[in-house]
Amino acid sequence: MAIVLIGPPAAGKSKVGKKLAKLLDKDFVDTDAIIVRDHGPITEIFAQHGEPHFRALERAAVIEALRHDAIISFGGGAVLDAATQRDLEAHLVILLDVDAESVEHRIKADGKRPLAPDIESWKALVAARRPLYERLADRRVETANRPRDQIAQELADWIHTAGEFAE
Ligand SMILES: Nc1ncnc2c1ncn2[C@@H]1O[C@H](COP(=O)(O)OP(=O)(O)O)[C@@H](O)[C@H]1O
Ligand SMILES: O=C(O)C1=C[C@@H](OP(=O)(O)O)[C@@H](O)[C@H](O)C1
Ligand SMILES: [Mg+2]
Repeated sequence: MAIVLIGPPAAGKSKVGKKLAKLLDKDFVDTDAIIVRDHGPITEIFAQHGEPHFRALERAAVIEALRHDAIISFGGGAVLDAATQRDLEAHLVILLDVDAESVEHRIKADGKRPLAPDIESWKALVAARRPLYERLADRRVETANRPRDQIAQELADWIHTAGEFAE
C-alpha cells in the first residue's frame, strides 16, 4: 500500500511528501516529476499539446507511481481520472488542504502552474474539485499557517500510531 498526497495546487503535496518520506524512511515519488523526466516541463506540455494530453501522461505516471511502496505526491488534477479514483481505494489517501487567502502568496511566488496562474483561477479550480478531494481522502490536513516540517511530523506520527502503513 502507498500513501498518496492529494489536494489543491500549492497545498504543499510535493514539499511535505518529500519530508514525510524521509521521516518514514520510504521512497518518494511525485507524478509531476515522472512526467517532467519523461516528457519535459509541464508548462510546455500544456502549451504545445493541451490539458487532455497532459492528463493522459499523468494517468501513466500515476500507474507507475502506484507500483511503489512509497510516499506519492500527486499533481492537483491527477484525481480527476476515473480509473485513478478507483485505484486510490487500495491506498491511504491524505488530503493536504489550504484556503485561498493562505495560498495566494505561494502561487505568486512560483508562477508555474498553467491552470492556476492567479488566485481567481485557483479558486474556481479548487471549488469544482473540492467534493472529489474530500470523497477520496482518508484524512484531511490543513496546511495554512503551518510549517511544512510540522505537517510532515504530524502525519508521520499519525501513520505510526494508526499502524495503517504496512512496514
Ligand atoms: N506549509 C507551507 N507553508 C508555506 N508555504 C508552503 C507550505 N507548503 C508549501 N509551501 C510553498 O508552496 C509552494 C507549493 O508547494 P508544493 O509542495 O510544490 O505544492 P503542491 O505540490 O501541492 O503544488 C512552494 O513554493 C512551497 O514552498
Ligand atoms: O491542479 C492541476 O491540475 C495541476 C497541478 C500541478 O501539480 P501541483 O498540484 O503539484 O501543483 C501540475 O500537475 C499541473 O500544473 C496541473
Ligand atoms: Mg506538486
